[in-house]
Amino acid sequence: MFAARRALTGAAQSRAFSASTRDLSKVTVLGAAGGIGQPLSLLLKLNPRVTDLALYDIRMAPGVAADISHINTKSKVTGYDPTPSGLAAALKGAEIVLIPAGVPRKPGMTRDDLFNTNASIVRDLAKAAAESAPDANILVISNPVNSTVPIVAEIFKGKGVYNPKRLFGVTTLDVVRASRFVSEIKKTDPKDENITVVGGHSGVTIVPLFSQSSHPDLVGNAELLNRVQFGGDEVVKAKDGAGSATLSMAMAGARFAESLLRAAQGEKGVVEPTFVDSPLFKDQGVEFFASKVELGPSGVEKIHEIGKITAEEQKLVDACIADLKKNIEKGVAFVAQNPGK
Ligand SMILES: NC(=O)C1=CN([C@@H]2O[C@H](COP(=O)(O)OP(=O)(O)OC[C@H]3O[C@@H](n4cnc5c(N)ncnc54)[C@H](O)[C@@H]3O)[C@@H](O)[C@H]2O)C=CC1
Ligand SMILES: O=C([O-])CC(=O)C(=O)O
Repeated sequence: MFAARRALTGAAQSRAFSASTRDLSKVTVLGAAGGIGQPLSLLLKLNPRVTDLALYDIRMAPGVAADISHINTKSKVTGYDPTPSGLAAALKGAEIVLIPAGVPRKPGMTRDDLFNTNASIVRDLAKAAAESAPDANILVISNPVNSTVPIVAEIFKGKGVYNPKRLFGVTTLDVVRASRFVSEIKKTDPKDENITVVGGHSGVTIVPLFSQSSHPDLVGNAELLNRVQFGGDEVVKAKDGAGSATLSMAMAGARFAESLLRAAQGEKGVVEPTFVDSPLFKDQGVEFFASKVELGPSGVEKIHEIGKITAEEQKLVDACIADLKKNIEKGVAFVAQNPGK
C-alpha cells in the first residue's frame, strides 16, 4: 500500500482509503525469534492492517514464521534465512520495520551496559534497512534506545537516505506502564488512563507528566515516579537472569505499529509519545527527544511541545536532558569511530 498509495492523490486517495485500507502493508520484524520478537510477530499476525509479515533473525525465523503462518488471519507470513540476501528480501517493500534484535539486560546491568553488544547489531541492521527499505518507518526497540536511535540516524545519513520523519524510538512501554501503575493507585480502568511520558527510555530520562493527566495530585509521588522510571528493572529482577520485559513490550510495539498504520491509512489525530529527531531541545544540543507526536502518512506529522508542567516536573526534565545528551552523543560517536563494513 505504501508505494501504491503514494502514487495516488486527492479524491483518488480518499476513495482508496475508504474502499480498502488493507492492501499491501508489509511489516518486517528484525529479531523475530527473540523474547519480544515472537509475541510481537504473533500480535502483528492478528492485526488485519498487516497483509505481509516478514520475519528475520540470525536464528529460527523460518520456524517462527511456519508456526505463526498457521493462524487463520489473511496476512502472508514469510521467514527469511540469516543471510544478506535473506535480510534484503525481508526488508524490501516494507512500510514498517520493527527492530527488537539484540541482547537484553541481566540483574545489575543498566541499559547502557548493553551498548557494546547492541550498537553494532543495530548499526548493521540499519545499513541493510537503508539499502533495501530506505522509505520505511523504522521502529527501534533494541536498547539502549537513547543511543540506538541516533545510530540508525547516522547510518541513514551516511547513505544519504535519512528522513527524520520516519525514525522512531519505541517508548510506548513507558506510557503503558505509567497508565497501568496510575490505575492501580487510583482504582480506575487502565484503558481510561493515558499518561504522557517524555524524554528518553532509561532511568531518569523517563519523565511522566502527571500534571497533564486527570490526577495532577500524583506529581511528587516519589514511589510512583520511581516505578515508572525503573519499571524495566522490576521485570529484569523478577526474571532473575532470563531477560527483561518481552510480553508487555510486544504489546507496546504492536500498539505503536498499529498507531502508525492507522495514521498511514488516513486516520487523523493519532498521537503517541515517541523518541524522535526533535526540535524541542536542539538549542541545548539534544537532537532526539520523546514527546507526544502526531502520526500521519509521512510518519511524524507534528511534534507537540511539552506544554505546561510543574516546577518539580521541570527539574525532572532538566535531569533527563543532561543524561540524554550523553546517550545520544555516545551513539553518534560510535558510528563515527566504528563505521562498519
Ligand atoms: N524499547 C523498549 O521499551 C524495550 C526494549 N527492549 C530491548 O529489546 C531487545 C531485545 O530483547 P529480547 O527480545 O528480550 O531479547 P532476546 O535475546 O530474547 O531476543 C533478541 C533476538 O535478536 C536476535 N538477534 C541478535 N542479533 C541479531 C541480528 N544481527 N539480526 C537479527 N536478529 C538478531 C537474537 O537471535 C534473538 O532472537 C533488548 O535490547 C532489550 O533491552 C526490551 C524491552 C523493552
Ligand atoms: O528494562 C529493560 O532492560 C528492558 C526495557 O527497556 C524495559 O522493560 O523498559
